Amino acid sequence: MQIVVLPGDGIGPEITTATTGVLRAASERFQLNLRLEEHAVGHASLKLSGTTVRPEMLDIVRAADGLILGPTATFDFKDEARGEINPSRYFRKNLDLYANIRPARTYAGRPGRLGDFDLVVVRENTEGFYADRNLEQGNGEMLVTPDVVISLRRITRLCCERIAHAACRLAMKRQRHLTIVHKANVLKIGDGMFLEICRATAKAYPGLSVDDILIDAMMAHVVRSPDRFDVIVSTNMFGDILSDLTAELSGSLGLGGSLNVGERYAMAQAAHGSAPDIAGQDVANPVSLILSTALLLAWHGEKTGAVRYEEAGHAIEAAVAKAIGEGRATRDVGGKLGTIAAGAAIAEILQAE
Ligand SMILES: NC(=O)C1=CN([C@@H]2O[C@H](COP(=O)(O)OP(=O)(O)OC[C@H]3O[C@@H](n4cnc5c(N)ncnc54)[C@H](O)[C@@H]3O)[C@@H](O)[C@H]2O)C=CC1
Ligand SMILES: CC(C)CC(=O)C(=O)O
Repeated sequence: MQIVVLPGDGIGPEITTATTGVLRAASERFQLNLRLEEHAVGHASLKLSGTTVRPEMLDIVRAADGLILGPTATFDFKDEARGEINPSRYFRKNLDLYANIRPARTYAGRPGRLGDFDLVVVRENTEGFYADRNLEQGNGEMLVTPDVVISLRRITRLCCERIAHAACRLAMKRQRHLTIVHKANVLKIGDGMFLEICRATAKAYPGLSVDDILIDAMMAHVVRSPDRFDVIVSTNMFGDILSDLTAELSGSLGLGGSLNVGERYAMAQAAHGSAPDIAGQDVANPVSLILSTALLLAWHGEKTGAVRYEEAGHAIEAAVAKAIGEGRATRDVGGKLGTIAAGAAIAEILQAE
């Protein structure tokens, strides 16, 4: 399996180093023959080649079997004409990675802030408020006058249908419960359509129970009783915000892994950003990117039928759970290890099993 690795900004290089260590251990144990190909992205790429993402990266990624994208300092990237492209958006859009799968769970020995739970947020990843600045291709922000900005949000039947199916398929493999999160009381047309399509789609999945909750009330419900949720589906921005909350409720934003998936490609990516406040200190939790990578291996296994990749993904998840349970983890989840040592502990557990 050929994997392109783009370390990114801030804590990106640190958590990527820890992650590739775990990947090498998994490759050895499960004989995966992983080939990792590293390239610059974000500020490092801007310095080297005048753009945060070199155009040839797209072909490089398309020719590979998977992509690991570290967090990037997207807030710094304001002007595409100066090469300041948002790498997340670039790959999500150009590879049509329409589903962002963001699991959050607590770990034995380290309960979450509010008791144990195990859920997955399925976030629509290609439209909503984040789609594109170019109105012809989607939506975005428009400066109407120097004092007035209009931010548009695109919701389409196609994107609602495909994210609804992705969420239903996942729920059928889990506890068979789907919660649709929306704001259809205010965004009556857009979220109204999203809600209606999700409900209609779910009817095609026998035994799947469905409910729906308004995004504002959801903030209370998920804090009050996160254990009542299984798979949660939402539009792009709501899913983005909600999944940071569920990661933090599980113990730390640094546990938030995610897989961006389309029909052909997948990109592992931590749910959080480049964390400049802790960058370069060897304190960031690498588990977010390690779990994202475990999802990537499992996805590849499912897609190609090579079961050992799925086994490797599950073994990485189990090794993460063991390391956290034993306190061999970073300080945000109660441990004392640095980023690199926390990754090494997971790699060691993986090799010893
Ligand atoms: N996918 C991406 O590349 C994303 C990039 N960003 C960008 O990241 C930059 C920083 O954004 P912030 O608002 O600071 O959000 P952030 O998600 O980077 O950090 C929020 C808080 O969580 C902590 N945190 C994040 N990851 C952690 C980890 N692995 N271990 C322990 N603690 C962790 C940080 O120290 C900080 O206190 C901005 O430029 C933003 O645009 C933000 C979100 C996603
Ligand atoms: C980096 C941005 C595109 C924000 C985002 O979508 C994310 O946090 O995943």
